[in-house]
Amino acid sequence: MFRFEHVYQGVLQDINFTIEKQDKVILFGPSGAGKSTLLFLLNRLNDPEKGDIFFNGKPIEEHSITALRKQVGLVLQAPNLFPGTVLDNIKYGPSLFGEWEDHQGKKLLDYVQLPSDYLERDVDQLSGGERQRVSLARTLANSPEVLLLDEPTSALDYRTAEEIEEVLECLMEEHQLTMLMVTHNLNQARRLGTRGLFISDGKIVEDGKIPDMFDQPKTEELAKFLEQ
Ligand SMILES: Nc1ncnc2c1ncn2[C@@H]1O[C@H](COP(=O)(O)OP(=O)(O)OP(=O)(O)O)[C@@H](O)[C@H]1O
Repeated sequence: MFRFEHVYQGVLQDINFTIEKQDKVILFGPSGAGKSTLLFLLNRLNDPEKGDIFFNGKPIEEHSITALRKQVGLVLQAPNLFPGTVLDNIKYGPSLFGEWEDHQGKKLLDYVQLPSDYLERDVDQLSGGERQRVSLARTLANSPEVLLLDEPTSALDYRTAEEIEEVLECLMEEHQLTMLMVTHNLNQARRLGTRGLFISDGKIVEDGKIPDMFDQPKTEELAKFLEQ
């Protein structure tokens, strides 16, 4: 689905890996390692300075940006919802393509476990967890193939974070999505991920199965990181 060949961008140095359809990948590593930078390359919020990225077999820059961002949805730590109602937010993407139908609203809120009367709510009145659910619903409205998640629960309290995790787990299963998630929460990584990319100083130090790489790290660098 994604292939990186000798990619350099900012802190990232010679990044090489392939992500297959329906992989559930956790990007983790020390602060400033380049995790968000790497994630942003996947929906062209950044472009490589050097090297090639392929999406579905075609160089990423040959996909139109709108089509790419429809297929590759991004959910951030702090959801940047537009002013207006929940409905305004979730219909925005499909409306751009003339694809919105009103019956979709209830279904999308069902996916993220919010009641349908939330459609008319002003987003200013939502809690942090509800905002993150709306942000997920807005991304799902585009029927993406890939979900990029940049610390999606780190701004939430423990209980709300667990609820969002459950929503994510159901979504991955139901929509057969490919996932790349940045998280500092290694328990969350164990619960949601099947493959880990450990990044340090702009390099992929280990690429392996979860939980094996947490239980038996192959490098001293990962072992030290896990001890912290
Ligand atoms: N827009 C930018 N312009 C210049 N430097 C940047 C920019 N964005 C990030 N950087 C730098 O690139 C490096 C990697 O940042 P990045 O946000 O990718 O790290 P990260 O691994 O996601 O860190 P964290 O876990 O703290 O979010 C950092 O040194 C950061 O200061």
